[in-house]
Amino acid sequence: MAKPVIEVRDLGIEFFRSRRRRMSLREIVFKGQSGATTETFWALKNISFDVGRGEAVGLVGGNGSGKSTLLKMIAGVMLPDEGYATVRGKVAPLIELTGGFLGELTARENVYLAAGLHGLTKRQIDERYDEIVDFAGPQVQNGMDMPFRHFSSGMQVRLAFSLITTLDQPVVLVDEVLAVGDRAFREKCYTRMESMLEGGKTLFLVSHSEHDLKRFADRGLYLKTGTLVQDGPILDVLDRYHRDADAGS
Ligand SMILES: Nc1ncnc2c1ncn2[C@@H]1O[C@H](COP(=O)(O)OP(=O)(O)OP(=O)(O)O)[C@@H](O)[C@H]1O
Repeated sequence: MAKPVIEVRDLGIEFFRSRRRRMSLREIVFKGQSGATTETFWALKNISFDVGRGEAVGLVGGNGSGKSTLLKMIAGVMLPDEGYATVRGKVAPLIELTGGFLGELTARENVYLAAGLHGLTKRQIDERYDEIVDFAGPQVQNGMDMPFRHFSSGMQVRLAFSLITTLDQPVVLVDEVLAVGDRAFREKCYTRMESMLEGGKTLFLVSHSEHDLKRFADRGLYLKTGTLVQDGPILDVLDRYHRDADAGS
């Protein structure tokens, strides 16, 4: 049997809460404490699942349930404290609005830097440059020599999506970022995502949009305060998620 493209086993990550607690005047005067606690919590715990080649998985869960953190660990930009997330093949992650671009560099420099970090040679980037910029649209095209920080959030996500999906990596991770693009661009992105799926790519999508999840994902993973509570057909997962939301849990 073919090995899974994404293999996650017993994965967990612990964060500091860095909460400041209220202090009495007595404590401040006599103990001189800053009030910062070192309390920690598990943002994800005991997460295990496999994703096969060509699967489209939607990650569902309320705010703060751990969706973005899980995606970052699959992308390899954050390391777990327990267990592991292994990806067979390269990953194209669109997990932050800026796509990891640097604000002080021009948009053009960022394309070369980011594509280079994903393993493309200068010549390969030269060949794909026009395609990347054309897909991102005329506003982006006209601003390629501007510092990236001057791009609007919509322009940033246009360029990042265009670049990431042009890299042609077998695994594509998309966080909520597409919501920033305007309607016309979102439709263009959806069409591209559909053709990537037809081409056999593996898609991992985080979204609060039921419409998007139903359109792209066959399978759903439901995270609830850092625990994977359901892994099954997307319609069943959405059903349970909505029932929980209606019940206020
Ligand atoms: N670097 C960090 N340090 C401390 N806590 C963090 C860090 N990153 C995330 N968290 C916390 O971990 C939990 C999960 O966050 P995460 O961003 O993964 O949730 P999410 O499901 O993507 O939420 P949303 O739907 O609101 O985007 C939250 O309680 C968040 O505050």
